[in-house]
This record gives sequence, C-alpha cells and structure tokens, in this order.
Amino acid sequence: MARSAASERGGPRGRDESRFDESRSNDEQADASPPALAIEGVSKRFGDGDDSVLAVDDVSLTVERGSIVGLLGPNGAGKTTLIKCALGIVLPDAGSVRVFGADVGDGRRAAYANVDAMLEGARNDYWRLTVRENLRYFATIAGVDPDSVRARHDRLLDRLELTEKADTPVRELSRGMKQKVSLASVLAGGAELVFLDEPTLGLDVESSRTLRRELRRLAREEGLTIVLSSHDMGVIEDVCDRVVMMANGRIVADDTVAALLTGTDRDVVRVVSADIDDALAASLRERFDVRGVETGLGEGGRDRPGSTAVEVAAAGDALYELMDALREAGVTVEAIETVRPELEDVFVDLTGTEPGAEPRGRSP
Ligand SMILES: Nc1ncnc2c1ncn2[C@@H]1O[C@H](COP(=O)(O)OP(=O)(O)OP(=O)(O)O)[C@@H](O)[C@H]1O
Repeated sequence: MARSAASERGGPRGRDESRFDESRSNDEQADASPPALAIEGVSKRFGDGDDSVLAVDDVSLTVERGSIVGLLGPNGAGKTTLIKCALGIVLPDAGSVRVFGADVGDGRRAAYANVDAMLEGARNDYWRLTVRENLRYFATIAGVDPDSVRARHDRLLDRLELTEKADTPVRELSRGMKQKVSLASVLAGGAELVFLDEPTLGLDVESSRTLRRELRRLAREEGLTIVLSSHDMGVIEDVCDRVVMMANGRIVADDTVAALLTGTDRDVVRVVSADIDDALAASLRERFDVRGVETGLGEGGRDRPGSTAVEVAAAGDALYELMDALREAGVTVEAIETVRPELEDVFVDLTGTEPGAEPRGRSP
C-alpha cells in the first residue's frame, strides 16, 4: 500500500468523525462544495528525446463527491501516473489538479488533507502490529486522534468481517485478510477521497463481495469518493457509477457502465448450426465482421452435438445479408440470438487491448 504524500508527511489536521455529517445527503454536500477531484489539462512526460514517454496526454476529469469512478485501461495506459499526479507523488508538466477545491500546485498540504490511496495491495501494512494497531497508526499519520475515530474503526472492522482478528498481528492473516486490512487502513483516518488500485486482487469470492458491498456503502452513506482501478471488469461493473477508460495516455471513454454498454455499436448476433464448416466460416469472415467462431459445441450443452457458433457484428441490412448468405450456403440455423455486450467488449473495442494485456509500443 502506498500512502499519499500528505499521509507520509503527517501532521495534525484536526479531522474527526464529525466531517461525515450524515444528516446531509450526498447531493446537498455536492451542491454546496467543489468536486472531490478536478483534473484539468494534465500532461506528464517521462524522459527526454526519442526514449521519452508521454504517459498522460492532456487529460481532464472531474469526480463528484460520493461517487465511485472506475479508471480502466491497458497496462501502460497512464492510469497510475494520473493517480500519482492527483496524489502529488508525480508533478505534472502541464495542467492543474484540484482536490476538494484546493489546488495541488499551490498548497499541497491543504489539498491532500483528505486523500489517501492503496496503490499496490497489502505491502505497507505493519505486519508485526495487530489489525487494530494498524488502523490506529494510519489514523495518526493522517492527522487524526485515533481515540476520536474508535467507533469508525469498530464499524470498519465489523463491516469488513475483521472484528475477530482485531487483536491478531497482520502477519498471521491470510492474503485476503491482509488485503482487507489494507483497505481498512486507507479508510482509518477518514479520508474523503481514496484511490484504490486492484482492491480485490487475490480475494476469494466471498471476501471480494464483502469488500465491494462496503465500498458501495461508504460512498452511499458516508459520501466517500472512490477512484478505483482494476482489470477485473466484474468489480468495475458491480461498484462503479461511472467508468473512465484510458489508452495511450488519453481518456477514450467517460460514461456510466449502462451508457457504455448501450452506446456501443455492438449489434452482435450468435448463429448456431451444425452446417457451418471451416470453409463457410472462412467465407463469412471475408464478407462480414465476424467476432468469433466456436466449433464442436453440444457436449452436454443445449446445442446439437458438433454444432458451430459464429458471432457476427451485424445490424439492419448486414443482418439480412448474413441470413441470405447462410440460406444460400444451405445452412439450417438452429439458434440465433443477440449477444449482450459486456464491459470487457467495450474495453476491447475502445482500447484495442484485452484488460490486463501487455502494453503496446507507444511513440513519444
Ligand atoms: N517513473 C517513470 N519513468 C519512466 N517512465 C514511466 C514512469 N512511470 C511510468 N512510466 C511510463 O509511462 C507509461 C504509463 O505508465 P502507467 O504506470 O501510468 O500506466 P498504467 O495504466 O498505470 O499501467 P498498469 O496497468 O500496468 O499499472 C508507461 O509507458 C510507463 O512505462
């Protein structure tokens, strides 16, 4: 876990539970105050000359309080650099970053009073300290009297199902539990904006579900703002109000999950037939936008044994042409259905890369 520059510096900030004023709705708080994060025209280049890399290229992004934003992109897209710019760990070459209205370039101490981050999993928890001691330690370096947030810590331990382990040294915990302790440590000081990088990595299904539920609750009930980076599209779809996709240092999409899914021009149909052989599949590939061919279906499934499924992006006229082509080839269609797009498909369409794939070369 990497702590934000402000947390590392520490210092009293007089923060306590009262900042979470639960009598005011998130909307009221958002109306009355600047967004949690406002990034404007940020660029960052690493190195000089031919070997330099433009890691972030003129990016603007606003994150409202109490929202959960997913930051997606292939490896090397610039996500970590952008997050580090927002945390003050990396200074941008151009542009501005405002955190709760405070310009990072002007007075970082003020800007980072309410920000924290979990950038690389469970690494920075103190394994010799107990779970509760870690929470108290991280609250202290965030400038909060740990006694004033004891109730908050109890709640976090309870919700993350760590209460029984509160007095256990972290080194004795499973990997998944350590991951949950890391999250609890990030939240221990009451930061109002947190950056979480792969927060569910290595968690079993149940722990991942618990953690997602807690993130949603923190945003909804306590107005916590979360920027979450993950290659796991299931996590993103499950918890994020909005998704920002980056590729080659730029934002290529910024919308709700629902809008990204419906906005895609993926009218993909899946046609199943035992009459589709390799030759026909090849000729369909030449004429149509074939997205995938699956042969040898039917083993224990609903399709006839030996069937082939072809997925084709085809709407309107193209769909009629496809049906004509199949009829002319003497194909008896067993099933035809629309393929519901998944976030992963949108990601592939927009970035040209699978989530978690190796980076492609990038010119300076
Ligand atoms: N300190 C640095 N010095 C030189 N190049 C860097 C540095 N940090 C990042 N880069 C380069 O900037 C580009 C963006 O990297 P960044 O880590 O921001 O991408 P990312 O989207 O977070 O990738 P990942 O998903 O793999 O973490 C990459 O080409 C990377 O090699």
